[in-house]
Amino acid sequence: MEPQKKLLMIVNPRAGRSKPRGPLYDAAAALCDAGYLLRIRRTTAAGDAARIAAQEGGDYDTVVAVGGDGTLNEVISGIQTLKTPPAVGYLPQGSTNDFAASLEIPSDPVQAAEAIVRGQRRQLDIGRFGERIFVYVASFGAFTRTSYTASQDVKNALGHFGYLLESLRDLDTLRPYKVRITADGETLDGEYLFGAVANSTSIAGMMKLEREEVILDDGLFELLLVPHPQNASELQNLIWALLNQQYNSGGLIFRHVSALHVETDEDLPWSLDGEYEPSQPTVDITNCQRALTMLL
Ligand SMILES: Nc1ncnc2c1ncn2[C@@H]1O[C@H](COP(=O)(O)OP(=O)(O)OP(=O)(O)O)[C@@H](O)[C@H]1O
Repeated sequence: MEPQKKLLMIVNPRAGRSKPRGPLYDAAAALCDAGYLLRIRRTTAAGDAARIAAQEGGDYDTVVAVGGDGTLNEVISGIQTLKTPPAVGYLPQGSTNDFAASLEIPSDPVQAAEAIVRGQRRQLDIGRFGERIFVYVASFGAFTRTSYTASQDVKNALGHFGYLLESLRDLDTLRPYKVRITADGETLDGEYLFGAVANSTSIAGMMKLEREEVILDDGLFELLLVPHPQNASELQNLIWALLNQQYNSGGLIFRHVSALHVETDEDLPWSLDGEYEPSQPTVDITNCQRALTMLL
């Protein structure tokens, strides 16, 4: 008899709206029926998922993150510390699930579990941000504060709408950041309202990139910079380009790049997969091509 495959499920019970637990039970049962020996670990605080993944993930064939993008980030950060990282599955339970949308992972846990059972492996790029890991986006500026200032309760109660509400409040605090970016040798010195380094077709719950533009294992990120408009007509062009998702026009800067060096004299808070990352005067962002194996 073949040895039983071992699966570790790391669950953030606080993620997402107060979702019924029934479908998660059904998903766990489907994984057991498929022959997996299953262990379920629940997090009790931020940081738990990364610690559990790093300490215990090496004993499993598959580690499944159950929660939002923050939980997925922690699980992947944890297993990346292992010599041979196990494959990762994802049962999205968050309020926005940008990355799940990009990967077309079903929000129904049973359907998502079926994808894990099918066991089709897909290699994906992830990002290194200084010492940290991001799975699909590192961003700064407008709309970035949103995902972590929206309290968990607001996010849980209002879901995506909560996000948008907080974004509108953010417009008050819209401000340019003076940043020097070197992206694959090109210098992009300027004042930006927003910047994102991403490997996803969906960013901040509202920006969508064309699937043809975003290849998830090409060793390249998509870099999007929104410059500070200097007059009403520049502003109008920017708004038109953003609303129409024409990221190559209206003064927007859009590139495919593998490594960036970012310098600033300002207090520039970042968001990594929707979680707060404090400002750093300089940071190196690099693409780790095909470093992640996901079951999709
Ligand atoms: N038991 C817990 N109690 C409180 N916070 C937790 C717990 N477990 C994990 N966390 C933290 O909760 C934060 C949010 O988690 P996560 O992103 O998974 O859910 P979400 O915010 O609902 O989803 P999304 O980011 O997709 O909208 C993360 O920073 C995570 O570390």
